Amino acid sequence: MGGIDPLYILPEEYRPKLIITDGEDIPLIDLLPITNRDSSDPKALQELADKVGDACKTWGFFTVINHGVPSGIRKKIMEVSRKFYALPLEEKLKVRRGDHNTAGYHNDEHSKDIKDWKETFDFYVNDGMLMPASHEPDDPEVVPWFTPWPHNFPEFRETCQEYGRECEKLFFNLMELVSMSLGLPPKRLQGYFENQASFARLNHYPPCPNPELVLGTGGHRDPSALTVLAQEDIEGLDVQRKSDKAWVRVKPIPDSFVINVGDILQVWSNDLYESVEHRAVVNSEKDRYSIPIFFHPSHDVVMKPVDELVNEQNPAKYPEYKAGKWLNLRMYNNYKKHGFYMKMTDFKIEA
Ligand SMILES: O=C(O)CCC(=O)C(=O)O
Ligand SMILES: [Fe+2]
Repeated sequence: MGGIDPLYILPEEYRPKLIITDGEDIPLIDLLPITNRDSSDPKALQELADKVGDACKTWGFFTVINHGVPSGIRKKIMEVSRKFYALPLEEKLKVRRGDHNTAGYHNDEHSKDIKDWKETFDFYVNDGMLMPASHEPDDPEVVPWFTPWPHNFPEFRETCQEYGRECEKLFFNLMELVSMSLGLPPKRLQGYFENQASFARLNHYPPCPNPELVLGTGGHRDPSALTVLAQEDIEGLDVQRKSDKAWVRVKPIPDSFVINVGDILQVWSNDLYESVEHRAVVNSEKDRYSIPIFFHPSHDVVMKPVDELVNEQNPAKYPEYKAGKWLNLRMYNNYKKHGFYMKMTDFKIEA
């Protein structure tokens, strides 16, 4: 990436300093009772759901082990990600994302209106799913969205697709636990993902000569229901602690996944669980790779607080919004530099 282009340099208040390093970390949750559900009793499942609920409420983030995703496929996707990023730029640009189809390679994301120090490749978990043709609320057109896969690299495509399928099983287990934690039937939210618009992102953060002036991924909240993130042993993910807004560095635990609440779950739970601000820092020596999957409902799902969770005392805090339009709007805004950063709370109904 060469010397530092001013486009990357953050205003003072957003620079990555003031990290809490007192050993505190986000909750660690062992998913064995659900990944091994045939030999678990229902009480163990409910206890697990309660732990997930507590973590969603207090942090909006947690780490999971015994999650059921085979370590082989995870190693393999990290390997093909490295191979992809080692290709010449002109090769990567052949699968550049388009204006209306957000998958593919890009190196111009603006998380908080400032350029991120990273390059990414996005792919759809359910390739070819229907999405709104534009973010405009009155435009009814829907079109299939496809991932532009690199030619002559079948191993890349196959590995990415298999990884998506394996993580999907983990995601559905997590959604069951989340539903139970909210007092809902375990499969209450599952139908919303029938034609899911979920996408995975291979993040590559190259070393930066001035890591204190930039962010790999600027502070943001995820537009998903839940995000499932794999990182390796090079740390870099910071989460904003809800109690005092301090940044806490998430310590990598081998073979674990970091899970976080996204905007959609914030709306479904009517703010009981919140989508929390997080960011990724870079360093001056080592390349860092991470892979989040943003699990997102089908485009035509009407996002609103779940009926069973609202009543006269606790009215809906959000208006209805189509899930596909929300994603389209967020993606459209993330890649432009135009003076504001969009959050779900901007849509809140005034109390
Ligand atoms: O790289 C990381 O650890 C976090 C990336 C992230 O938050 C994102 O891509 O949405
Ligand atoms: Fe994120």
